Amino acid sequence: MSFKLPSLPDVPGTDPSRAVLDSFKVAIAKRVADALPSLTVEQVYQGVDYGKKGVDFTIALPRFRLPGKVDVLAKTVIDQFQADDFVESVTHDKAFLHFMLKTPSLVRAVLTQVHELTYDAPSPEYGTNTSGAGKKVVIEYSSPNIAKSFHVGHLRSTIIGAFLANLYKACGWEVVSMNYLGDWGTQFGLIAVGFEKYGSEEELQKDAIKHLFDVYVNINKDAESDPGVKAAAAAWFKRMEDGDEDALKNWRVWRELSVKKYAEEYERLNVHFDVYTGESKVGKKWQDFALERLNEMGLISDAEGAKLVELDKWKLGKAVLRKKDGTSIYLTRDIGGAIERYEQHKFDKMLYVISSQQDLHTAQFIKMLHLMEFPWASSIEHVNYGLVLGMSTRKGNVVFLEQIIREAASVMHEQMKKNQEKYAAVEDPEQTSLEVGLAAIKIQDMAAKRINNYTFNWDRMTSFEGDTGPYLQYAHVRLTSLTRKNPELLPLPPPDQIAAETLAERPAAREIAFLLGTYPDVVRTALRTHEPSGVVTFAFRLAHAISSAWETVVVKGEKDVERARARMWLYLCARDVLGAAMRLLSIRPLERM
Ligand SMILES: NC(=[NH2+])NCCC[C@H](N)C(=O)O
Repeated sequence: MSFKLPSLPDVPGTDPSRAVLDSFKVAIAKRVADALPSLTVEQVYQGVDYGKKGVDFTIALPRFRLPGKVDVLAKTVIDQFQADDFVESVTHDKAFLHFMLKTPSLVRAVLTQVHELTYDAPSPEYGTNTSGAGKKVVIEYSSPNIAKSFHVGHLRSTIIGAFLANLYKACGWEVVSMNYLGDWGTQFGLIAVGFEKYGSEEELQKDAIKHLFDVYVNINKDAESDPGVKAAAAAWFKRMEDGDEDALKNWRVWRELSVKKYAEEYERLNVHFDVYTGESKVGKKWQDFALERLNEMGLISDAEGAKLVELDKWKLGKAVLRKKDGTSIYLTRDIGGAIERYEQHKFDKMLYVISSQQDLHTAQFIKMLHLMEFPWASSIEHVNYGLVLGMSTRKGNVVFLEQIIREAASVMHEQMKKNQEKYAAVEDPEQTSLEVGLAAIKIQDMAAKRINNYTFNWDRMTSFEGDTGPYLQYAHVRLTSLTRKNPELLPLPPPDQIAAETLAERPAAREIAFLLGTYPDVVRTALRTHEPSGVVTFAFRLAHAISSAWETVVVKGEKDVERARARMWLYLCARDVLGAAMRLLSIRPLERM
């Protein structure tokens, strides 16, 4: 960094070159360790937490379990305290030590780092880290069923999974993102039978996903009243499993057309997959192997020809692993699929982003992988999430991803039209309303802890007021417009020639700088918890801090050019970090709206 802070001890796990607040935290830890010599800097560092409102950092002394009274210890630290370039002051409240950082160095250090890691790096890097360097993660998400509806559960998996893929990349991991399609199973026998009766080549070419769904719905109805249909479907699927080319021909076309259609929709959602695989791709070999191994372990029983695995001992019940006619099922394919993924990718970690409705299913196959003593079984994690209630379009129930995307764009479009003046200034209302609408859906989905259920609410999520996606997009657009509105201040001089110390005059500016400094920690925490909500909360805190700064930290109308430029710099750094957080959440930040 072109701006140098005094040197400090090197604490493992810190990386001041990417997270400059680490330096400030180490400085605090050093102070405390100097005053309380029975503690090392490393030990204290672990206890330096972000403070509540109005406090930068806090240490809860009791966590160190030192002999003696905590308020005496606190007083020892305070008595020895001398302000320096990092730390301005310390106070105590019973057992808590509260620290304030030195504003001018805080502001300059953070903004310089944001700037350098945004513009002096090959691609913007502020907030990223290298903790995953050399490691590989397979992340499976979305995984809809071809010819069945794409329900909101799949949408959540898609949104959360895309976030996780971005997050792991940002933390230096090699990421293999994977879509495991439900493209196999008895229902494809059913559709094949149905296609002979209801299928149309033309409809199929037009919209494969929709047409196959219609065929499925129709033939399902028939099957309810006519047991012959079910039997025919089962027989057809058996032929598919046996690799009968005639039985597979149509299915191949359906799969290909569906994948193509999905890929287009994912593109609009700003979601990407390295691999489109699916249940159909899982080979027999490992499924047979699993059955054998579990049988040797005495865990398999026979139920009228079907094979059951007994997992009661682990409170995971019983489950069918193979049907009477020898065909495989969902659970067995997951076992085989996991083994194949390890064979192919030799991952260090594998995540399954699947609804909590499948907690049992997921726990069962992971347990079986453990029982089969695959050492990598402990590198598998189920990232689960709660239900979405009440999602429908104004025309009725949502069945397809396409409907969700279209509805988001159209609801948003109407919302934007309400402000005629602004609306008139939007260049491409179609595209803009789509992006804002998608931000609305994504933010609503990721705003709370994953495991919580939430109720889908078009009105609330598309509002420009409150903590919504549109509000974030608006905050970003407003920051972007600064450069258009103040061309006379540009280009800004290099960081070390910007009068950053003038920003210290304004608490609102300091608040923004501090928040920007916390972003690398926001990313680290998200990696640990697999929770997007922390990133969403950060984005809103930042957007709120910016919105309350506009009045006191003015750019246009500030006569002193040096001050105006410093403020512009602050806002542009804020724009870059807000944009980075939005991109991490798979949202495309808008420049105009
Ligand atoms: N490996 C897995 N089981 N992934 C989840 C697949 C989800 C499944 N296709 C469904 O829609 O219910």
